[in-house]
Amino acid sequence: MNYREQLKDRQRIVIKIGTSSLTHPTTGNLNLIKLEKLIRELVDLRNQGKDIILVSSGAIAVGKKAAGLKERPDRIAQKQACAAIGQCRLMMTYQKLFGEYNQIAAQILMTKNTMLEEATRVNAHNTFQELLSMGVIPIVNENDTVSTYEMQFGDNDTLSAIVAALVEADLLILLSDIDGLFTDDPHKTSKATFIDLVDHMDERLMQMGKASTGTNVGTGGMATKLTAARIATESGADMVIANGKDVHVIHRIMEGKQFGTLFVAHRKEEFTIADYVEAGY
Ligand SMILES: Nc1ncnc2c1ncn2[C@@H]1O[C@H](COP(=O)(O)OP(=O)(O)O)[C@@H](O)[C@H]1O
Ligand SMILES: N[C@@H](CCC(=O)OP(=O)(O)O)C(=O)O
Repeated sequence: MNYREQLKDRQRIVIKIGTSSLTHPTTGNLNLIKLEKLIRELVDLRNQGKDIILVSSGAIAVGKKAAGLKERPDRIAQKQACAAIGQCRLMMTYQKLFGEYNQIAAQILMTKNTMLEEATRVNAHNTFQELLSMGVIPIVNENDTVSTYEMQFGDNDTLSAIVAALVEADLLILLSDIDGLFTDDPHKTSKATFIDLVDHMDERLMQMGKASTGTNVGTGGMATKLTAARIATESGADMVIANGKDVHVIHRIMEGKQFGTLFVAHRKEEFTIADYVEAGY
């Protein structure tokens, strides 16, 4: 069986969706049709008996819209205020859409501190376990409203890999605005070629995302996705970066089809979450 075929058997899956995939590029408003399709994909995986965790960005963008701000907020307090407004709006939308399929969802907001301190890390782990055993889909985001600059993950790519490690997931899917990893940023150079499979991560590969800063609504770019790939694969999870413009890509990946870039898991025996969080990536 090849690496792609093996994805069919993955049982505990973390799926991360970025702001650029959740919103209309022209207005910044939520793309409700896409969200509906996403929820259908996730509930269908639940119906197949898989454990699903959604890591969703979008709180700041949704809050910015609701508050009527014209520019993307740059002051920390302003971002935190937008996140406070946007997070509950976002959850309201998720609750409504999951409710249509009788699927219970739950909200988990975390900071770096949650992961660094053993007591809170164990608590978070136990809560995830309990929710998953109840058949619930946890929806995770950074607790932007309280996390200070020093204690921020800052991007949900890294956060989703840490969550995958915490819940011992066997697959992480990052939905982005691009088909996967290229040898260089394809928005900047036409010479960039697509990489379908990464079965070994080295320094040369990590450099491929270094020049990137991401889109004007997202925060991560490719660098944080490669950091996420290192964390996920070393914790024992495969990771796929795929284009979220058509969220049906999720079931295609799960059918073993050739979509996105697949990073193959190589579990490191000495992997401990706190070390990876502490290292600051
Ligand atoms: N080597 C690379 N391969 C693919 N994309 C890259 C690379 N380097 C930089 N990028 C940029 O990273 C962007 C994706 O990151 P980001 O804007 O954070 O998306 P999202 O918010 O959807 O996660 C791409 O649109 C691309 O311009
Ligand atoms: N926690 C922030 C998103 C941070 C983030 O990583 O955003 P993105 O690059 O769109 O995945 C929010 O909900 O707005």
